[in-house]
Amino acid sequence: MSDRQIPFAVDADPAWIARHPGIQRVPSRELTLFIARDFLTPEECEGLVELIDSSRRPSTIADANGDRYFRTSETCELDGADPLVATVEARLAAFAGIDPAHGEPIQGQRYAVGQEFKAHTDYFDPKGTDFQEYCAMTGNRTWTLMIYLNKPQAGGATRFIKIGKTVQPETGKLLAWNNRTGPGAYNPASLHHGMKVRAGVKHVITKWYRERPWMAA
Ligand SMILES: O=C(O)CCC(=O)C(=O)O
Ligand SMILES: [Fe+2]
Repeated sequence: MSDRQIPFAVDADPAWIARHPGIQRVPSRELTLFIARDFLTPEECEGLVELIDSSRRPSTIADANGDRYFRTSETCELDGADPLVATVEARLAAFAGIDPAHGEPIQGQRYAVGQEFKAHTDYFDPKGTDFQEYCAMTGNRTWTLMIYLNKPQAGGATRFIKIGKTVQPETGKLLAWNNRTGPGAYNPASLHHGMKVRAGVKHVITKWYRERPWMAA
């Protein structure tokens, strides 16, 4: 992928992503979902885990739904000025072909035993109470890029409920999916569940792109 001209744009071109070496496209008519193994090296993953562990705090959700166990993991934002984070940012942008100005800062997530993120979509519900706050400036989320930084001893898979696909965590494995079916149209088939870790610890990073440029307000 590195010696191809990167067609930076507002949205990703699935046909272009599909031509990255070693990429796998999950067969589904409902969801554009790619998997790329060994997207990061074990050393890079370890470095990111250390960054996450040093600044984690409880995760939150938009549109409070009354279930305090809906997302029980911990979260942090990663500092784009950190050289390792900057390297990863650049590789993700080159993968997606999306203008980096549309990216939120990378987030880290950590799940201990019993922690999970129940079934949700990454786009914000346009009818939800928090939509204005999260989306007025930057628009909604378009693509999700997520990387497993380790493989817990048991559990911690990501299950795409509507398309019946479960992805197992593996160190350095990237998942990328399109949360939309077109401009302003959000895809309910992107519903996914970060399942409970049963043994060990799970760390991931997530990179979300927006319809409009991201401005840290
Ligand atoms: O941890 C996972 O497997 C999924 C994480 C996720 O869906 C998210 O952070 O939005
Ligand atoms: Fe998610």
